[in-house]
Amino acid sequence: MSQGSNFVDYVKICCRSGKGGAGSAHLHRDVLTSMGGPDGGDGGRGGHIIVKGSIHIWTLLHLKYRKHIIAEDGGAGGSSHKSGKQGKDEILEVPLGTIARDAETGEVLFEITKDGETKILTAGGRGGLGNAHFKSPTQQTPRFAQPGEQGQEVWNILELKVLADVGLVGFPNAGKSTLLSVVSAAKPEIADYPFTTIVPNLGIVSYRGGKSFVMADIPGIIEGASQGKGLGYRFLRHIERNSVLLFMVPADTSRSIKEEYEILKRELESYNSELMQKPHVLAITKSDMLDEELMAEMKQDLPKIPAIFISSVAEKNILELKDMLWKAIEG
Ligand SMILES: Nc1nc2c(ncn2[C@@H]2O[C@H](COP(=O)(O)OP(=O)(O)OP(=O)(O)O)[C@@H](O)[C@H]2O)c(=O)[nH]1
Repeated sequence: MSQGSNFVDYVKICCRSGKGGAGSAHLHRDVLTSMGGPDGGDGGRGGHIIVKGSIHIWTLLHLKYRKHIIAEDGGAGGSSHKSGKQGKDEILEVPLGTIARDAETGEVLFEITKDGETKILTAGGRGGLGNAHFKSPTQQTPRFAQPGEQGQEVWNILELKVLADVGLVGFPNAGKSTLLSVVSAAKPEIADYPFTTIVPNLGIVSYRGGKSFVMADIPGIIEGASQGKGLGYRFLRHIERNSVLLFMVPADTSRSIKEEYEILKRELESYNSELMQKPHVLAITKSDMLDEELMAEMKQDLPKIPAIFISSVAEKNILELKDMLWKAIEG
């Protein structure tokens, strides 16, 4: 299966936050007073660069061509204690499951997991204090004020880990895309794009009683994927957090089902052994190709995990599979 070109799960961006506005060194003056006390206002804070989680976004595509993100500088303080205007914050909307890193050190700064959650990626400079703050018994008319703090310029990485409830694990041709197309009836239109165009390998599965869960097809897991061969390595990242792994082995596999499951398991394990702690479910796909006798024979030799024979094409045992997955998710 092909990865949609609109799906971007990694961007490197240069972020420049706003400089703080300078404090004012103004001295009060009116018709009666030619030179009064200090009344210089504070400078405004420079704009932050803020990252905000949104359930309506599934990709980092919109940031791919915005290499430089620049927030506005703060305004200078004015007379009569007037504060400078705050620099406008630059808000970057990102999908849930986005991780921010310092591009230089690779250090994880934070992760966005909730809709509407905001985190400051690059803080704007503080505004300088006006001269009114510096009045003292010995210094009645300070003619100085603080300059604004500089903004920061930093390279950051935003990286998306798809948060799915169920990750599909199987060799090419196992029938992952076909299952996904059968179970995820809902293909809502999001952000002007048909859902499936953005992330063709992610689907919302509607379940009994209005419940739903997210299923992600992780393409290209091949033998040796954990060593970085093929596409697999990059996409394995997306299942690290999936709560349930659905292993898919086609009924017409040349190996035994148990054997194929073991190979897939080893691949995942060598990538990240924590994946073995997740609940595993096994679907033997394309079971419409089996006769009763063969199926009975295969049932004798299955791995000791919840397993079910399905057919996406004949829509056999699909609801039962959903039940099994739901049980594992609720686990
Ligand atoms: N008979 C039968 N064929 C199926 C079934 N499900 C999928 N297939 C066929 O198996 C082939 C592979 O199916 P896909 O869904 O593309 O498999 P995949 O795992 O997504 O493969 P990749 O995209 O290569 O990772 C296609 O020709 C499907 O038509 C099924 O339930 N029964």
